[in-house]
Formats: sequence, structure tokens, C-alpha cells
Amino acid sequence: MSDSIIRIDGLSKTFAGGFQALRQVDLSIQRGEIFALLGPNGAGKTTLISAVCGLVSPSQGTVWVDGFDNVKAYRPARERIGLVPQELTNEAFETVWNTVSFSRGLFGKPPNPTHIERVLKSLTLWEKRNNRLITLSGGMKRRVLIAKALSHEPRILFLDEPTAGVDVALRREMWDVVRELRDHGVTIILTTHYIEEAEEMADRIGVINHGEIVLVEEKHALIEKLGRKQLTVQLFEPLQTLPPGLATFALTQNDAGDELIYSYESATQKAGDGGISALLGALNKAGVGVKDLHTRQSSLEDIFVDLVKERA
Ligand SMILES: Nc1ncnc2c1ncn2[C@@H]1O[C@H](COP(=O)(O)OP(=O)(O)OP(=O)(O)O)[C@@H](O)[C@H]1O
Repeated sequence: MSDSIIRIDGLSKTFAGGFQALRQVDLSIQRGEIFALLGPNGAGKTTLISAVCGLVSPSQGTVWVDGFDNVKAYRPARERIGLVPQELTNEAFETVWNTVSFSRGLFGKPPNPTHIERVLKSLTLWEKRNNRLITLSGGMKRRVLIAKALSHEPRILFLDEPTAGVDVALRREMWDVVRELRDHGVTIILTTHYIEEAEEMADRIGVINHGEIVLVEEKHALIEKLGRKQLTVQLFEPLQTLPPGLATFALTQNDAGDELIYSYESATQKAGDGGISALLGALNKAGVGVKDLHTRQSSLEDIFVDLVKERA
């Protein structure tokens, strides 16, 4: 058997109003991996994380955290988990040092300034330790959230949408931080809407929809499946028939005949017909005037819709 740090068995959650947010979820998280949980709004990601962290009580099923039942052995299970929420709440006037130290205290752990110092240094927050949170940049605030979650030395870190609404530079910075934590042996579970984030970070990807895990797959296998792109070629003149030189390409035309739509695999770029440059060459050779080009990658939303349709 592989080494699971979290095992979720038959987990269901029906809220008081009767809404079923989780349906018989079975999932194992491997020790030391980065697992990305993807799903559209309302899919059940936060409910699932909350149930694992013991913040939502399941209607059915069991969660094992490092061998501890998270209901019957709540304390040791919860102690192993750090949870990074999306936003800081109500601590604007507290200093970085105090807020991170206080988080440790919430787990009943004795003060350990050496650990807090190590965490702050590893997140490049050490220079800011006496700053009030209100004076920090957005990126620094996100790092404080991670520092708080690491203050009690958890082995597992949950990150709920770690880069929602942040710019590209900061997103890359967050990714580096997460990777470094993994290199130090922390198991990471993150939720995200960004395919790019999952693509960049995750060892494995799970997709949840309508409270059901619809797929769990090793990243590379998933990207092979999902990474489709579309190139739309706008023409100066509508084409009545495709010139023979274009017959080898997987093209469709719009009704007006002035757009050609070409689908190809983005992840591998291994189109058997030679790909975009060959297509443009063939258009040129056939004397077809190209007005404009657009590429479009399947969005996560598209992918989910496809996944759900496939499994309907
Ligand atoms: N306390 C609650 N009572 C009733 N329904 C709830 C409660 N909390 C969540 N839900 C519902 O459960 C479903 C799943 O919500 P959840 O927050 O887990 O989704 P999510 O995948 O995290 O979505 P998002 O990406 O929007 O954060 C939603 O339809 C939500 O309205």
C-alpha cells in the first residue's frame, strides 16, 4: 500500500437545510505530495477541506489524518494540519510576530521563538516582524497567512485558493514558497480555479463537481487529456470549399465561411499535421488571405463541463 497521510472514506455532508454538498467522497493524499483540488464555484472544495480540518462535521464517512480519526481523535488530527484561508481577518493592527506566535498558542503548543523565527525567515518576513499587518503589501500579507498556518509545525498544509486575485509576479512567488515547503517534507493540498496553477504545482490533481470527486489523476496524464487549444483564423474572403492543400488539417469552418477553426494539443505541441506553422504555410501557399488570428485554451469551466458530461 502507498503511504497516505490523509485518507477520506465515504465522506458525505448534507447541510441543515437539506443541501448535499459532499457525496461519498473517497480520496487519499500521499505523504509529501502537492495535490491540487479543482472545481467550479460551489463544487464542494471548501466543504471538503473544512471536513478534513474538523471545521464541518460530516454526515457520513471517516477522515484519517496521519492515522488519527479526525472526529474521535480530533486534537492529534487537527494538530497535524495547517490551514491557510484566503484572507486575513481582523488583525490589522497586530504585528507579524505577535499574530504568528498567537496562532501557535491556539493549538496549545508552548512558545517556541526559534521555530517562529525560522518560519518568518523562510517566508522572508523576518525584517517585517515588528510591522503591523496593515502596513504590509498584499504579497507579504499572504505570506503571513502561511506563517500563521505553519506556526504549530503541521505536517500537512491546506491552501484555499492561494493566489486568487493576485498578480502574475506574486503568484510565481507564492508557488516558490509552496514548493520550498514541500521540499521540507510538508504535504500540500491546494484548491484553485487556475489550470495553470495546478499545471505548475501539482503532482496529482483531483476534480470535484457537485460534491463528487469526478477524477483523480497524475498531473501529466491529465494535462495530456485536457490541454487542447483552438486557433481561429479569420479570412479576408469567405472560402466556398477548402483548397486541397488544407485537407490534411483538422479544420472546421464557421457558417459564413470566413473563419477556419483549428484544434491542436497545447501541452505536447505534437500535431501530426505539422501544427500552426504548417497550417499558416499551407494557407499562404493556397493564396488564402489571413486577416487575423486568435488562440483560445479550454478554460477550466469548459473542462469541467466536459468532465461532467462525460460522466453523466
Ligand atoms: N453552511 C452551509 N449551509 C448550506 N449550504 C452550504 C453551506 N456551506 C456551503 N454550502 C453549499 O455547499 C456547496 C459547496 O460549497 P463550497 O463552499 O464547499 O464550494 P467551493 O467548491 O469551495 O466553491 P467556491 O469555489 O465558490 O469557493 C455550495 O452550493 C454552497 O452553497
